[in-house]
Amino acid sequence: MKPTRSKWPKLFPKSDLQVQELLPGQIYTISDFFSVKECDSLISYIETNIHLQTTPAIPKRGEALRSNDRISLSDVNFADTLWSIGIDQIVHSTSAIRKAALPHTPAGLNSNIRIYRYTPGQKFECHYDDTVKDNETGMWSEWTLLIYLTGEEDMAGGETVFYKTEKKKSSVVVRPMKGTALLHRHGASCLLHEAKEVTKGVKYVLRSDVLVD
Ligand SMILES: O=C(O)CCC(=O)C(=O)O
Ligand SMILES: [Fe+2]
Repeated sequence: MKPTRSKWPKLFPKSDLQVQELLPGQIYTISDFFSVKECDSLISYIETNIHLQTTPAIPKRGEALRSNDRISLSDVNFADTLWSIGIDQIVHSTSAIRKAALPHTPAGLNSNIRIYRYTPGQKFECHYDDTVKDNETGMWSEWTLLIYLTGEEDMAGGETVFYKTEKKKSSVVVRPMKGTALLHRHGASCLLHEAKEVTKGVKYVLRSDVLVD
């Protein structure tokens, strides 16, 4: 993991966030978690300061095919900022998220921040997200946090699709919207999911995980 970076653009605390429940106890979205201006500043910060690496189109044995440009950074301060500007408030005010964590309590975000950029032809095939231990705090993760920095004005394709069963008969499709945050349960309760191929423009995503204490 690359060392801490500190000069992220300023992100503002949100007071009126609304949570949409797409699948109880499993998938939640929060529109306008970042403003358009925050998304654009983050993208220009990333493009100027962070070198993303293209993942090989040939996956390691047992891993899903993932083709995108990505980086994994360790940044406790940035994780704390994302938590305190609104994710904290969301997880604590959404009873299904609190209940799913029991007997533990959601307590922060993974300092492992990942940035993905998908250009046309790139995608992340079906997989499950594992529970991980945050190296900095020793806490375990329970939910994946994805924040889309681009949406339909910037791109086509790139939907995040969750399957209710392994046979993929029924799905929940999340179309990336600029500034929307998505929380989905992971580890033993993770649904099979994938990021569809981007067909036009650029999809940018920030990823962390909700940790429980
Ligand atoms: O890029 C997406 O829409 C999904 C990313 C994902 O599934 C992951 O980071 O595990
Ligand atoms: Fe995933």
